[in-house]
Amino acid sequence: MSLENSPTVRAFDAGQLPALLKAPGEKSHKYTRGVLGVLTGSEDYPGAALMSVRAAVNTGVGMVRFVGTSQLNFLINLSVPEAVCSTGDPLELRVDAWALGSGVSQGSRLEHIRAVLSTETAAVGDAGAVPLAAQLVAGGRILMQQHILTPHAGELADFFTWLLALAPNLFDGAAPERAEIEADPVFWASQAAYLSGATVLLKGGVTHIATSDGKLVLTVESNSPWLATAGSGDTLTGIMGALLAQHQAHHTQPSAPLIYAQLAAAAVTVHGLASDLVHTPGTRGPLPPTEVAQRLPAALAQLLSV
Ligand SMILES: NC(=O)C1=CN([C@@H]2O[C@H](COP(=O)(O)OP(=O)(O)OC[C@H]3O[C@@H](n4cnc5c(N)ncnc54)[C@H](OP(=O)(O)O)[C@@H]3O)[C@@H](O)[C@H]2O)[C@@H](O)CC1
Ligand SMILES: Nc1ncnc2c1ncn2[C@@H]1O[C@H](COP(=O)(O)OP(=O)(O)O)[C@@H](O)[C@H]1O
Repeated sequence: MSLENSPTVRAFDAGQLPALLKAPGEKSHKYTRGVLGVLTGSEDYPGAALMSVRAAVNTGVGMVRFVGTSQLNFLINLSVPEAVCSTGDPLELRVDAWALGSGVSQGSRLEHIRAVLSTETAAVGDAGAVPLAAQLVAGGRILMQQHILTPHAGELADFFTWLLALAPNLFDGAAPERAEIEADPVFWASQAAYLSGATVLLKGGVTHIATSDGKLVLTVESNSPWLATAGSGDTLTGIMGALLAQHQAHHTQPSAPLIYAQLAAAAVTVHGLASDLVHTPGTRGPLPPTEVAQRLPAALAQLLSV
């Protein structure tokens, strides 16, 4: 099984950003502004939790509910006191969307992510969530357009390796190497979307976002290459989770596949705009992810004032 026709490829139109972002109104309260559940970070990678949660809070969601171990929760409470922390079963929490997987590579947190990805609740699935998505798809589960997977090329290669190891009949061909994915990102992102049913955002210098039916790929290519640094992806997970939760809080039914691809592209664009605000206009230089996250409120304010 594979996608027969090449997808249409289109650059994301940043003019659509104001319509995709939700500013609060007089009657808003935190629960109408979107509640984002966050299941990122681990004892090995606590920084990924801190960066994704900080980014989500600074993107302006109504509430971040972080699910961690007591050690991770302690760190989050110290560094991002806005986030509400808990241990226990994530399925018992009322959230509009999830941010999953950054900095989670093993252990019981993966089982929690698997449980969340098995529901229809909207979710951004990064890093450790990507092979889990492949395992679920190989087991017969179809993901949905409101599930947004965000692999880099290495993680997308792992996705296909898992998929074809567990369900060789799902795809007509061999699992690609990382270099093959980098050579044809449109093809591989759209195949992954078509096979999984999820929206697939392939990270890189140019971001390629395939709609869940595999028919369209949106591109974003304006971001500074200085974003190529560890922790940028964790930050993007938080931004995207926040935009997704805000959207879902206003929509009880899943929106069209294009909307989720546009939300993902909006997150990449907001990330780029915040990074542009780190330096004097017209100049470029190092972009430590925590510095970028600090500019998110200014970036959002700029976009919402248009
Ligand atoms: N403070 C924190 O908590 C932070 C936590 N973080 C978290 O860390 C986790 C791991 O991140 P990661 O994406 O790099 O995954 P990892 O499995 O290591 O590699 C996967 C791919 O990379 C490649 N590769 C590796 N080394 C290479 C090299 N030297 N030169 C070239 N290629 C190399 C390798 O390719 P291969 O060579 O195997 O083909 C493979 O495809 C992730 O969950 C993230 O959220 C970070 O965001 C930062 C801060
Ligand atoms: N050359 C580049 N130009 C612009 N952005 C880039 C470039 N390379 C990587 N990025 C961005 O940096 C981030 C890297 O994500 P990822 O590899 O998952 O990092 P990590 O897991 O270490 O946080 C992504 O948001 C990606 O789009």
